[in-house]
Amino acid sequence: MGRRVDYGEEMKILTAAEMGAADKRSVEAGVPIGELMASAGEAVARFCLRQYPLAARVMVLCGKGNNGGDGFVAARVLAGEGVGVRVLLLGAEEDVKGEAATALAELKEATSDEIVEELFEGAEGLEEGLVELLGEADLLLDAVVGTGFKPPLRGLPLVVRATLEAVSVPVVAVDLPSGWDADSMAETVAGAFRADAVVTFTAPKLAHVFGHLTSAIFGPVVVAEIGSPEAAVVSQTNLHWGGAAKSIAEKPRGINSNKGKFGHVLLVGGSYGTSGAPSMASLAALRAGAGLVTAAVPHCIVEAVGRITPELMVRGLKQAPAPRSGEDWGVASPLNLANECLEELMKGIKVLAIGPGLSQKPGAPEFARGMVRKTSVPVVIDADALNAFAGETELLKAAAAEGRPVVLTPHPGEMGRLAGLTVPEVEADRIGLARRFATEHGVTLVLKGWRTLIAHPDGRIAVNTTGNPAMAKGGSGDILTGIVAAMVAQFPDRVAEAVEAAVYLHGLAGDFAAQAMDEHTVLATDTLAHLSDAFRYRVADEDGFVWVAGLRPPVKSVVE
Ligand SMILES: NC(=O)C1=CN([C@@H]2O[C@H](COP(=O)(O)OP(=O)(O)OC[C@H]3O[C@@H](n4cnc5c(N)ncnc54)[C@H](O)[C@@H]3O)[C@@H](O)[C@H]2O)[C@@H](O)CC1
Ligand SMILES: [K+]
Repeated sequence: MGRRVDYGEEMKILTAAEMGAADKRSVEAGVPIGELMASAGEAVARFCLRQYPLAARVMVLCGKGNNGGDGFVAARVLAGEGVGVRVLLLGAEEDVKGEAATALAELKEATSDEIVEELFEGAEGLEEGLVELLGEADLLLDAVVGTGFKPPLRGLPLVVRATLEAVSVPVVAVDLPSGWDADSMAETVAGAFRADAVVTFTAPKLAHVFGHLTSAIFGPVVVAEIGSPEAAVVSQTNLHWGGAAKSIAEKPRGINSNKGKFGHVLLVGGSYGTSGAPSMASLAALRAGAGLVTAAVPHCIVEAVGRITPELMVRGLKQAPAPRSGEDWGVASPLNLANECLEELMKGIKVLAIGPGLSQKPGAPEFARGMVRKTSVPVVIDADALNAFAGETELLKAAAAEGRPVVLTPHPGEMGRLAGLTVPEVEADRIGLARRFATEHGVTLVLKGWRTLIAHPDGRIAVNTTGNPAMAKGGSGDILTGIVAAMVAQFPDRVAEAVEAAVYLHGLAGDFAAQAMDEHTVLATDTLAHLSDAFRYRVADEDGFVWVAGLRPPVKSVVE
């Protein structure tokens, strides 16, 4: 095994071509393909031994290319561990070339000639025979095609895919589920092999991270280090894996600590009828470790917000009258921007988080813009406060130009309003748009959704790999805002990592909640109830696998 990858490290996300280039550079740097293949196959075998310790009969499905080569190595290692292994080669042995041929020869030398069976297209009774063969196994390894696959799937692999559907044996995919385009970011992938877990190598490819197939896989998607030198791994899309920043969440609080060390968050938001949003955001800020949290909300909801938890301090904001009727409609007024009010409000505050439940009624947007303009602390802008800057994003740029962190947390609708685009336009180029907006305005942009992106002012983009559809519910965003604010308050000098860690922890807490409950029934506040699990979770495991997706499930028994 090569260098152990730890979750505290950066991990790049690659296209298939970039992975090919990485392999080429690795070879140039003196690491031969055969060595990479040996490490890859060994990693797959180790993964199987650990995740499926009771699998006594393992069937390895191998293609004729290097993906199949990984399969031959895995088969040899598993056999060496006493596992009953059979290899089904999709084609003739004589068509296996290069390093894969070497791996095949080594397999046969270490075991026996009978271990490998050749399959041929059109052979009589092929499908029925395959269903029977596959059904006898405790575990299947899919080493049919990997990054060398060009869609659509043809020939024998097509037959094998169909027979896989007819048996219920778990499948571990080598590098990628066969038939899965490594560069696909598509919502649905027609024609890929089914898989229960995936072991990929060196770095996740786009499909491992963005491909919606990931969410359909029960087991984990892990990355194994196989010895590619770090300098060989280059990502032109400049994407990295957001989980890396979790290390800061694990930083213990110093023994000689006091609440002053962990920052005072001011959460500004709420309006008549939306006391829940600032309440949840404030509670989340407390739970995520802020030293102190004050919520500033319109007077009419002070009591309601205060009830969320006694640790929260609450202040009342003056309320704006409706323009024509003069009726008090329970939204924050620009009168709160008067110097003496603001001074009082901002005393000791380390981070301002503004927006949850604020309302877009006249008065509130002006108040939000004024708060950002007239304060000097790091600011987290969400929800209606983001809408207040639609068409006026120059003001955000000006705030960031003062040298203080400006963090925006839009969902695609809010992003669209900010950037003057429709939601489909936002979704069509999330990466490009997030990068442009963040660099042009000098802000940290958290573009929420499936695989939330964190775009930094310098153009770097982290992709979050936690979270699930249980979180697609009202209140999720408010909770995230609170966690982001708390992390920035605790790590004011490491804002980029603080924001990435916040997004990561929030999604992970949601993953724990969905596991403990059901993805239909989880509420945003249930997510918060699992934040401790998220803080305590360690991604890198003792075997050096790095988990791209999927909570580490209990080691699974396949022989009930
Ligand atoms: N290049 C390297 O340095 C390393 C590559 N490794 C493995 O090698 C894989 C890539 O190997 P290759 O480039 O040989 O390619 P693959 O083995 O992924 O695919 C090539 C094989 O797939 C078949 N194929 C391609 N498209 C198909 C289609 N549409 N329908 C049916 N069959 C199709 C080809 O006929 C050929 O037999 C990786 O996924 C990884 O598993 C690892 O061994 C580590 C080192
Ligand atoms: K595969």
